[in-house]
Amino acid sequence: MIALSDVSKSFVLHNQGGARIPVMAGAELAVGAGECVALTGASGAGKSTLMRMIYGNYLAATGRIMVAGVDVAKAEPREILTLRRQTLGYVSQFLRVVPRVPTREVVAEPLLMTGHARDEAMARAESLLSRLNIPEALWDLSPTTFSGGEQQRVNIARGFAYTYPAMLLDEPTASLDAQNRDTVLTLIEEAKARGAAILGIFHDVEARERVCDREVDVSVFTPAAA
Ligand SMILES: Nc1ncnc2c1ncn2[C@@H]1O[C@H](COP(=O)(O)OP(=O)(O)OP(=O)(O)O)[C@@H](O)[C@H]1O
Repeated sequence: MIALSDVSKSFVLHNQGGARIPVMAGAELAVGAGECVALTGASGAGKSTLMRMIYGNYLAATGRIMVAGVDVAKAEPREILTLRRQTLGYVSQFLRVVPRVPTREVVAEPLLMTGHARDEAMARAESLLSRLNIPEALWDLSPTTFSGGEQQRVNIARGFAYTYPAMLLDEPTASLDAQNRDTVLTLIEEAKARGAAILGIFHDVEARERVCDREVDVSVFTPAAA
């Protein structure tokens, strides 16, 4: 589902005389359906950079980044947007809040955008919001004013609303209490059970051990000169 071969990346610092910093070379990685793979490696090793290249936020210098048959390294922006809507989910700790959109709609949106019936989308949104302990009194309000933890849980509900075949998770359990953390890990297990290919960054070792099948240490892809 997700397969990388010979991926490399350098950053060019235009405000520092065009200095070129190689951060990754020869990255290889494969994540199959129903599998969860953790990216590991010290801070600065390139975990986030790799995830951003797979999501199409950063352009790879070389190599192939195949996600469900699409090479993200070469795809047109429109193809990447379609891939993000239908195939590749991304869940970070942070919600990008759109003012005035009620929480229930924020969570249901990925389902509505993929043609699901409104009743079905709302029912799924409500089920996720209650599993993640967002009080019902908040469902019709915009999450703009919610606490950091509430926004994080709304974002997770949104990320798991649609059944993406592939998912990128960036520290999905960071700063959650034990009960909500357990719910998120259960959501990951459910996604694996329905065949999702999942790649994630988990600093939480216990979480990683519970849901991940394998680890890939990205520091082996750090160029010697970097
Ligand atoms: N936009 C950017 N411009 C320049 N350098 C960058 C940029 N993004 C990342 N880097 C550099 O690339 C390297 C890898 O960073 P990255 O954020 O991918 O590491 P990480 O493994 O995710 O670290 P952490 O665990 O601390 O989040 C670092 O040396 C970082 O300084």
